[in-house]
Amino acid sequence: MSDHDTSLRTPIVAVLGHVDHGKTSLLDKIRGSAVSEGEAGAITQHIGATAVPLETIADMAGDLVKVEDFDLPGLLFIDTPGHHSFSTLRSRGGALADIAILVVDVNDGFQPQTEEALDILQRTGTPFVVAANKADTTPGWNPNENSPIKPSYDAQSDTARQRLDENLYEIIGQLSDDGFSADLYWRVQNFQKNIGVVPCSALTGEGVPDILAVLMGLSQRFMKAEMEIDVAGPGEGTVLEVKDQQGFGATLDVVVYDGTIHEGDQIVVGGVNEPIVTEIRALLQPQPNAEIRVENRFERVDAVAAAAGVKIAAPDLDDAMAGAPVRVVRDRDVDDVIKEVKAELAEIEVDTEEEGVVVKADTLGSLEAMANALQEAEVPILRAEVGDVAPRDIAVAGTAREPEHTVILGFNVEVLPDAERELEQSEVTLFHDDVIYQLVEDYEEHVAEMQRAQQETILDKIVRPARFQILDDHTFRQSDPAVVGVEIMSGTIKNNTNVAKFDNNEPDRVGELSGIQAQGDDVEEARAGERVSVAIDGPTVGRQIEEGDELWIELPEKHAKILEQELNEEIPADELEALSGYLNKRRKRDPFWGK
Ligand SMILES: Nc1nc2c(ncn2[C@@H]2O[C@H](COP(=O)(O)OP(=O)(O)OP(=O)(O)O)[C@@H](O)[C@H]2O)c(=O)[nH]1
Repeated sequence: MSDHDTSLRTPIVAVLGHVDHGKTSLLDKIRGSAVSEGEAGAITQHIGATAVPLETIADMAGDLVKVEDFDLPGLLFIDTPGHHSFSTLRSRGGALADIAILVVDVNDGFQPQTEEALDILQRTGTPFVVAANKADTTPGWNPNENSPIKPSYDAQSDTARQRLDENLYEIIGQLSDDGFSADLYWRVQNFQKNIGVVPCSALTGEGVPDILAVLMGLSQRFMKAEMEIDVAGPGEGTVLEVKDQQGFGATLDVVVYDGTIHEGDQIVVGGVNEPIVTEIRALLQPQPNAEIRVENRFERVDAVAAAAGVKIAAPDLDDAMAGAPVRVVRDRDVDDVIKEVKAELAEIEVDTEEEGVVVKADTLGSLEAMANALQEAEVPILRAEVGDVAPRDIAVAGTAREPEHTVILGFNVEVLPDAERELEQSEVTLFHDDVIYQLVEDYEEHVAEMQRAQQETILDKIVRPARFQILDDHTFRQSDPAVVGVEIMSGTIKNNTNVAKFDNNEPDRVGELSGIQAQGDDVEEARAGERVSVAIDGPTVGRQIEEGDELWIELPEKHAKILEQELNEEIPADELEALSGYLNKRRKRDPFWGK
């Protein structure tokens, strides 16, 4: 397919960024500008990708890109924008995309998906440029259609420029917080060390020439070696999507990053259970003049060479996984190729444990990203799989021993109808989202909530410490029950608890608290600082208890232990004081009491 006789392939470019920051608009702008450069063959629409040849890039970028400075044939932009698809895009252990554009809305700055995208870029070591998009929305901005950004930036009023600068420095600061040294791209000397930030507008096209220039420059300088491929060799690619296509059944949208794929080739594809071995019936490309991104009109092609996007129609593709490798067998032993595919899949495999949560994700790449995020949050994984939430997942999640693990975390997946019914009847909680951070955060919140509820139940059932004192001249009744006025020094006293007193550090139960009155009304409890009258069944004032005595709510040893060791952060400070006072007294006689 390649019309140039070189063994250097096109670098593959992915566009990432937060929702609505302008990924699609930027891609559309690049494609649109390329087409409006007028020449036939300005771009080629592939399945899932758009190829822009070097000549077209040079036309669009003006002085910034000169054809003679480059020998890479152009750029292949992956069309499905978003970090989600990016994480799908793997090749032999790394990112499939050779280079990326991280789109950040200048006004909105860093958002969760920006962070998530940065994480992936960092982990895969993918070079990238930051498109500080929507610069045209800066108040007072004077647009210069499709202009390189520097002259347009310099021509703005001081106030407009300052406003934009503030936003740009915010973004540069956020990049630096994440460990990336970054600067406005025209100040960057060494693009290997520093990230270039290009102010731009997907609407007016300002800065788009600069983005193309940086992408070409980065690829040419740092990735030329990786672009050298054996064009005629057996094709290798990555599945972007598994799609049912009328007339063809399950088909694969594939990006080919090495070699050539021919119709009739035997291929091995990563499947849900086992690698799938099948034979290509048809290779499909969009019809040249079809509406961009409407892919329902295909033409058959005999072969495609890297880098390219193509739809593969072949039998038995139902179990193929998005993100999985595709390999042409050609004149090799099919078992060797199966081994290779297995080895590659094993690399992506998630470490699971005997106890933990169930994770479902739409692609291998996103499954891996989920697993990384959960590992960071110290959440163990019982099972991790690509695919929609099925009844079996609910059964598996239900076997978790810890209640906090009876959950399914679904990233970008659907819940199958019969699974939905089962979920309603089970203890299993499902979390789903299309932002990994959000998913992990929601789960952590759920666990915290469960722990709070659990502690509250324990606290409800436990006897709580309190210290109080009988006031002078406040004996209202001598005995049966004794009724005296008291002041609560710390903690909260409650009805139906035992009252103790320490004589020479010898604890002595004096009776049971059977009534509390505050200003003549019966109450259930009284807190530190309050003065109330209490009825105590058992003692007689003047014998077991006296005015001025310090009294305690008696704590069972087990309760004291739980309070001290597990709930000390849950109880108020004054209650903690009562607890430590009580423990001190107890431990004077028995140092191991409540330990
Ligand atoms: N003024 C202005 N508006 C823009 C620019 N880029 C994008 N927009 C607008 O911002 C909105 C979101 O743009 P999209 O391109 O759909 O953003 P996206 O990042 O692809 O969004 P998702 O696909 O939903 O993740 C649209 O209304 C665009 O018209 C820009 O440079 N300037």
